Amino acid sequence: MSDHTERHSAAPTNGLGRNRVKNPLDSHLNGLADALAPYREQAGVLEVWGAHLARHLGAGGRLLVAGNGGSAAEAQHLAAELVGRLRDERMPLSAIALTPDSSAVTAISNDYGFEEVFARQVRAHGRPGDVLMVLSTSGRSPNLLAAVEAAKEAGLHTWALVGEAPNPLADACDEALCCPSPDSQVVQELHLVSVHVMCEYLDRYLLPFVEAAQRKEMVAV
Ligand SMILES: O=C(CO)[C@@H](O)[C@H](O)[C@H](O)[C@H](O)COP(=O)(O)O
Ligand SMILES: [Zn+2]
Repeated sequence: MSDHTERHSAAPTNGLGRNRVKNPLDSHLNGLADALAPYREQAGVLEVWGAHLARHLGAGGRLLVAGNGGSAAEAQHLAAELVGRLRDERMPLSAIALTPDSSAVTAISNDYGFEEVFARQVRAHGRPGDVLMVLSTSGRSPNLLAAVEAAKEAGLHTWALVGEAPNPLADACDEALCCPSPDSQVVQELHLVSVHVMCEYLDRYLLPFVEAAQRKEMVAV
């Protein structure tokens, strides 16, 4: 057994319950594997969210989505799945990530402070009935908490995709999926799974919702 694969069952923990093996690959995969079963128990909300978005976005509504760092990339990833497509051809859906516009991000941060960077965009783009989704591993980023506050004032639904409960964002939002790992990287990976699964559900529900809405319009004419 090489140094890399040598097992250290009695080694001191790194705080993440990862004291079973020494090398980063096994350590990371063990952390991910440990989180999967408890994640699965909580991930049923993804079908509810996917169906909600199918109905709302299919009728011309909007999703706003925000996060910091790796979660900013995830927010943009989600918006791209919706404005573009996941797999099968479908109508473009309105989803705006609040992170990629460097002019807006720098102007708002410079003029109002970084805490306002998402909140001001929520006030600008959000309409009653829209959804704000925030992604955070800690669940305590002040700019996301401010965005949730602004969204509530503007009549948006607020959803949190976060790390372990309890955390302030999960408490502040209408609904939350708390990914159960003490490791923020594992949480980010479960967030990506969540984004993809939610989009799968959205695609499954979109056509029936759009067809039902069209039938209603025909009856009304
Ligand atoms: O991707 C990573 C760590 O994996 C970092 O960029 C991380 O996203 C940043 O430190 C964020 O600022 C953390 O914010 P949050 O997830 O606690 O809201
Ligand atoms: Zn990361």
